Amino acid sequence: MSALTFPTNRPFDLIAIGRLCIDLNANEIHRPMEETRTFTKYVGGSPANIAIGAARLGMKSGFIGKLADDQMGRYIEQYLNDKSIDTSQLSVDDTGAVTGLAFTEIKSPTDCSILMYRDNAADMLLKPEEVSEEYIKQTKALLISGTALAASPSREAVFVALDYARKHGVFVFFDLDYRPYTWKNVAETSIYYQLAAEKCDFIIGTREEFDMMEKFAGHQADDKLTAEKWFGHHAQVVLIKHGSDGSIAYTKEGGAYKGGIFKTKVLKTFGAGDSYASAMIYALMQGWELPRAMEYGSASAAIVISRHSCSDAMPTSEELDTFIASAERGE
Ligand SMILES: Nc1ncnc2c1ncn2[C@@H]1O[C@H](COP(=O)(O)OP(=O)(O)O)[C@@H](O)[C@H]1O
Ligand SMILES: O=C(O)C[C@@H](O)[C@H](O)C(=O)COP(=O)(O)O
Repeated sequence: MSALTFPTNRPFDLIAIGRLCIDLNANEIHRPMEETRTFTKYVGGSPANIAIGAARLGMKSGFIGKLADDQMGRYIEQYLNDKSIDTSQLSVDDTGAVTGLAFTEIKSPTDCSILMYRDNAADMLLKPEEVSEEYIKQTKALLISGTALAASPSREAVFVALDYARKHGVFVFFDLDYRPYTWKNVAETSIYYQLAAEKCDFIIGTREEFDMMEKFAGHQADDKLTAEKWFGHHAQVVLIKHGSDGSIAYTKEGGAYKGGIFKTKVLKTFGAGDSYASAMIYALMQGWELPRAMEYGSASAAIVISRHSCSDAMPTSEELDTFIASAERGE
């Protein structure tokens, strides 16, 4: 396929919308949460991680979201400012909502889990009127993330952002980012995922995430069938991630590209998807062909899963180039 095209002459490369949270990653690894006493605090939330990863690679990034009016909210804003991510479109909650927390348990390199504290999380309170059309028309690409669709008003805020993006020719990436505990039921999840996916140019998710979206599709889980459904709407690329088995991307023109993995010393499994997305988006926006962009994403994932955090661990392009030059490819 030829490289994807993005609008030019816009001040922002990538604007993300959705969740800004805190990750508390267990310091005492290889033991269950019940026995863990100390955690290290990082900025987290899937779209935040992707924006941070993109900024680390030199992209001009911005964020649309809602922060809690608490110490954690202020910490997040300061962190984004330090990383040169534009925070002008972050609003602050005035209802007493809190910052979402993700406590992570690292039992082994293959057995990790996340314990989320998200009752009354401020990020879900972003309102449609807090999304600026003027802001969205200044970016080449918009990243939306599925969790923000789980409830009103952030659901409507994302749909408003999608409408502005379509109106102004902004390229839209959709990371499915399905977190079951934020949703009420399967039908609602599947329907809203589909309504959003119809408006997006590039859809990325794990096989399990696509399975959720296709709950009522009436066909067996099949990557090619999954992809084809979206080419009748706006999608140009559908990418399905398969963990340590790599990934596969289908293009509207009929191409299929398998993405491999890099061997790495896995510390924890989470963060793979966000780092993959950020580096792949960066690479695509440099004008690279899809297979090379997928390789860049997979290298970033291999680096991040060998480190303790997600956001702080995002690599620079120099780190990625050095890694790719010497790393061993997986099966
Ligand atoms: N054990 C692993 N070793 C090397 N790379 C991995 C491993 N697990 C995942 N990756 C890389 O990260 C990408 C995304 O991982 P995946 O687990 O599918 O996403 P998510 O973190 O969103 O669930 C994979 O396509 C692969 O490139
Ligand atoms: O998304 C969250 O709220 C938590 C993340 O910050 C977390 O570290 C994580 O789960 C990363 O997700 P992944 O990249 O999809 O593995």
